[in-house]
Amino acid sequence: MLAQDALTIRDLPGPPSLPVFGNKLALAGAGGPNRALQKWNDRYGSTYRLRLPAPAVVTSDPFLVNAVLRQRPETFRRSPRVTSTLRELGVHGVFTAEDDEWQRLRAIATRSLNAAHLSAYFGTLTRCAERLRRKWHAAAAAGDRIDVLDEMMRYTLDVTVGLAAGVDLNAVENHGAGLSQRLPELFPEIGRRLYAPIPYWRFVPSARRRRLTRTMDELSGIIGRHFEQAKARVAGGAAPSNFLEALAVPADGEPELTHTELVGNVLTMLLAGEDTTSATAAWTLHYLANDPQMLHRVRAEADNVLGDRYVVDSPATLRNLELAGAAVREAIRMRPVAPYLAMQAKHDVLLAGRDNSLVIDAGTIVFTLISRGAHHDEARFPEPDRFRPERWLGAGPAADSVTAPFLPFGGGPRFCPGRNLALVETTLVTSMLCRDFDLEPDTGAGPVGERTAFSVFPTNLHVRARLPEPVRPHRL
Ligand code: HEM
Repeated sequence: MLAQDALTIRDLPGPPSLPVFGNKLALAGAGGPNRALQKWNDRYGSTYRLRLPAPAVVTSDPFLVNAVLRQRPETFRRSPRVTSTLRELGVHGVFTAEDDEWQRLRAIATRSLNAAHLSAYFGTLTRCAERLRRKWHAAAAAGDRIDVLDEMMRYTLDVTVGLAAGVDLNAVENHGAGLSQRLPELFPEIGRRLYAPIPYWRFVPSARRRRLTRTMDELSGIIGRHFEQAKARVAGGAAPSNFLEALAVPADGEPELTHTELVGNVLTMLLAGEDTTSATAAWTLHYLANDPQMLHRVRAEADNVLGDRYVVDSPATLRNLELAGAAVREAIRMRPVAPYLAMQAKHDVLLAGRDNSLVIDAGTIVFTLISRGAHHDEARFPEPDRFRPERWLGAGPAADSVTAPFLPFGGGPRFCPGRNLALVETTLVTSMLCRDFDLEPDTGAGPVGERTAFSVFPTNLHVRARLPEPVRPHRL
């Protein structure tokens, strides 16, 4: 298509906007940005414009989504709003970096999350999972209601802090006022700041802000101390067993990271790896609690694969938990926790869409809306609104394609480097909990909903865990 036939942002439909704020208030409003973007997608079509108040484009057109994600880092960067919010909080690492800095940090992140390192990380995974298992047994015995998201956050926090910084936080068992309590406050703060119409936190001192500063100072000290130990360990010839140790081995000719860079990169791993993975595990357990037959099948598979072990202890065993892995993939399809990504065009660009080409001016923000499109593609996922893990078994759904890319982990060169770790963590915990417990949804506090912070997570997700009958000795 010739450039003169291409649409510009002025040709696109979009919701009415207010003076000064544009669509900002509606985006931050009741249902949250994810709901708002989807609702407008259904009303205005796969590509529409917003005012924030600067003009922005939202697209679920698979060709445009692919083009934007793939043309990084040359043509698109992450939205400055996202990067400046994170940087202001001290969370500057591979997620927020661009150009040469990104290339360097990306290489370290990819290396530290590769298959060899994942095997070395298994000890941490198993230790954290076993603690969670013990805790759920106590809750089952007491008949307590379990807050699934809170439990999954504690589990993934322990895993991610263990892997990112080599620190055993034990948030699963530790409910005091320490770091394990305060660290999770960082993630919602990012969400609040991202969608706030004005930067109120710069003008209004608050107890929350003081707590956050204390948390960041404490983390900075811990990371510094552990980095010294990490350096000593790898200098002694040990293979890196966590992200800090991987950071302690600079690539040839690379200068060592400064303390600020170090803290920013560890926090990036925490942020990118914790919230997303806990929400995914929680959604998976939600669907299985509502589908007891499937839960029993996941249990039978675990019985078969694990024998008298409680928890998966190696990547090879994990690969045999096909149905548990399929349940996780299906939950990711139905509830992608990063349903849109915000990018900014670095220069004017013409992109070929499915129906039209689109001219994007330099500086324009483009939201790639991945929760519409492939995730609900009837041809590939018949009955898309039903939780059917079996569709992922064997050869699985038809292969990915440019017309319907399935992108829960993003795409192109900035594709999520933690994908495999996330799938390992969630499959391991899903299989372990379904093996030991019948899960009964508990909606006493209200129906299950969703909220958007840095990622989209479930609200009011509670269950009661019961020991299945007859109780077999290995479960006690
Ligand atoms: C189910 C869990 C997860 C989901 C759904 C998820 C999803 C995503 C998405 C959508 C992106 C943006 C990709 C893009 O811009 O194209 C991303 C980036 C990233 N993720 Fe994940 N992620 C998950 C878990 C993890 C874990 C466990 C880690 C590591 C501990 C991790 C580390 C990262 C990093 C470092 C980036 C930035 C990559 C870059 O900018 O080059 N993620 N993730």
